[in-house]
Amino acid sequence: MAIIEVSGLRKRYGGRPVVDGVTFSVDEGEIFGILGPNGAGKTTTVECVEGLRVPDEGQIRVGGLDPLADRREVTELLGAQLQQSALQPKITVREALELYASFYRRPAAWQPLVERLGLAERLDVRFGKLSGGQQQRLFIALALIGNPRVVVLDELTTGLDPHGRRETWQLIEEVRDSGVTVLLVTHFMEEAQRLCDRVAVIDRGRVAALDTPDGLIGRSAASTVISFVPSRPLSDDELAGLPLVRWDRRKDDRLVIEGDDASVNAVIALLARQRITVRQLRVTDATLDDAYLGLTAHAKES
Ligand SMILES: Nc1ncnc2c1ncn2[C@@H]1O[C@H](COP(=O)(O)OP(=O)(O)OP(=O)(O)O)[C@@H](O)[C@H]1O
Repeated sequence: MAIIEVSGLRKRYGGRPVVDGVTFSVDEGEIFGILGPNGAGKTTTVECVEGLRVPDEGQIRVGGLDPLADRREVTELLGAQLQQSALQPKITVREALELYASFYRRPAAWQPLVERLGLAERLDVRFGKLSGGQQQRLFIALALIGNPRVVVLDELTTGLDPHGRRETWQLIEEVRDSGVTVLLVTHFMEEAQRLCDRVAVIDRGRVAALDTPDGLIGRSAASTVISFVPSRPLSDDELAGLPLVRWDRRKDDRLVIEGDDASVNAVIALLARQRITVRQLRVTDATLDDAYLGLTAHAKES
């Protein structure tokens, strides 16, 4: 059952299309990720879903309702994460929760919510004095306070340290496990791979791919990554003759080659033929990161 349906969404600014025919649907109960380079149109898309921007074309339904025409009902269904600037630094955690609860007809009891999010001890602390991770947890609490069926989280873990990020991932999984659908905009591939049931890669205003993280990895031409430091540099000419998808040179002369099983064998044969020895050889499965780079390769040049 789809809880969000977006079809043929278009939005232009100054005549330039920034969202150019985006179609996807989010099933109830899943974590659906939106990935893409800077400026790809991710925020514009989710803000249209939230009813914060007016599309030029296309249809959006949230729980069967139109975010613009049925604004009040959609607000009850869909919890949106606030922007950092939406909260005054001096407001306390308790005041923010009470204020946002007052916007809803059927707010969640915030006491269990703050317990679950580890904020119970911080109720009288001012927003500006919270750590980055605590601020993000407060944003999750405020997005959930109206008892929504779906929550939109945009770049929630940006700026958090690795511990804070992992803690937040766990919370997002708990939110999903409690029955709330999550629409997650992220720049972090590891985050999308770990959390998302399905991912839409948005590139230059269009959906470049939509699949499960494993599906996207499987679809990419490179299934395997081989990397090593050779005893002498391999030239582009030597590499160009092999069945490889792409390669890249990193610091310390490390060569990173993307390809498949045939590529591994071809590289090993070349090394043997040329009597080149290697250090720090690693052969790993491709990740969502590799698949994403393949899908959005132009973004590096632009
Ligand atoms: N209100 C606006 N007026 C004019 N241009 C806008 C407006 N909002 C967004 N844009 C432009 O539309 C494009 C897409 O922006 P959007 O914020 O949707 O991208 P994004 O994928 O979320 O990027 P990021 O990952 O950098 O947040 C950008 O080039 C941006 O500059």
